[in-house]
Amino acid sequence: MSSDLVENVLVERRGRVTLVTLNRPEALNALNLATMTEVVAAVRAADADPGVGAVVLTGSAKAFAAGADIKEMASQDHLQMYRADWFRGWEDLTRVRIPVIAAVSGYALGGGCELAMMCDLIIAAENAKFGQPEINLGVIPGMGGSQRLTRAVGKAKAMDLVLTGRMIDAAEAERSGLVSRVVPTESLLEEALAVAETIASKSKPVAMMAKEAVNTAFETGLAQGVVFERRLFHSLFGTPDQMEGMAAFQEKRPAEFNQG
Ligand SMILES: CC(C)(O)CC(=O)SCCNC(=O)CCNC(=O)[C@H](O)C(C)(C)COP(=O)(O)OP(=O)(O)OC[C@H]1O[C@@H](n2cnc3c(N)ncnc32)[C@H](O)[C@@H]1OP(=O)(O)O
Repeated sequence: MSSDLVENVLVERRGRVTLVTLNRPEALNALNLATMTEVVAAVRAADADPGVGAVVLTGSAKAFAAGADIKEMASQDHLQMYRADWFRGWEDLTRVRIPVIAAVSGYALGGGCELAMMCDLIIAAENAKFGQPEINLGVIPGMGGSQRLTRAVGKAKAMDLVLTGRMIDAAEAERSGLVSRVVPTESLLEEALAVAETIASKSKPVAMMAKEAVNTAFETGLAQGVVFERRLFHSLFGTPDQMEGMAAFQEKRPAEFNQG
């Protein structure tokens, strides 16, 4: 296990998984621009590393992230926001090709909830609290929340959360389809790393294509998405991992996939 502390983020290697931990406890991991740069750089480095098959992004027990850094944003004016295209950098996280898991304990509010939703799946601790409270600050979500939350939980629940600013607990988040699983708070990291390791043990190119196919459902219409999926599926019949996976099934043995 190697580890590297950048200013606001701790990056560790755990087997075939990169663990990225937000590290601004004094501000409940509020997401300032420096944190954005460091998180995106860490996840992109993991994506480029042939030995890494998945990333886990987490925060502290009290807060995954309590939102964008209000103190950093408060004094900006319209033209400064527009010129800097404030928050655009976070979109780079959604372009990485290996699966990224958000392991959420405590608060995931505003930009924190939006950051979790940029990941491919969210595993929540029982103490997790999600919300889009921007309306209480006189703004609306600005890191994709109104779009990704609506796709994840549907219009009714998204309107409720965005218009009232209320928080939901892990159980409601799971019922709503926002999170994949809820686990005991004390075992969150262990569970998230185990899921990540399971994903990393699969064929890496196949996991990347599976991610791309599911994401296409978010971004295109049904007919286009189904054709895209079928074309990816066909292309896998040119890979050793398809041959290995199907041979292993017939020979009643575990498959040994290429993870590079
Ligand atoms: C990205 C967009 C465009 O979508 C917008 C956003 O994300 S806007 C931000 C949305 N988030 C919020 O509105 C949540 C703000 N935080 C809180 O409401 C509370 O901190 C809390 C309910 C999460 C926790 O309350 P409590 O336990 O009482 O802790 P605090 O004393 O409030 O906080 C400790 C410390 O952290 C600082 N803090 C917390 N959140 C932020 C933040 N989003 N930005 C900057 N700083 C934050 C808080 O100010 C405290 O520090 P000190 O002031 O004591 O130095």
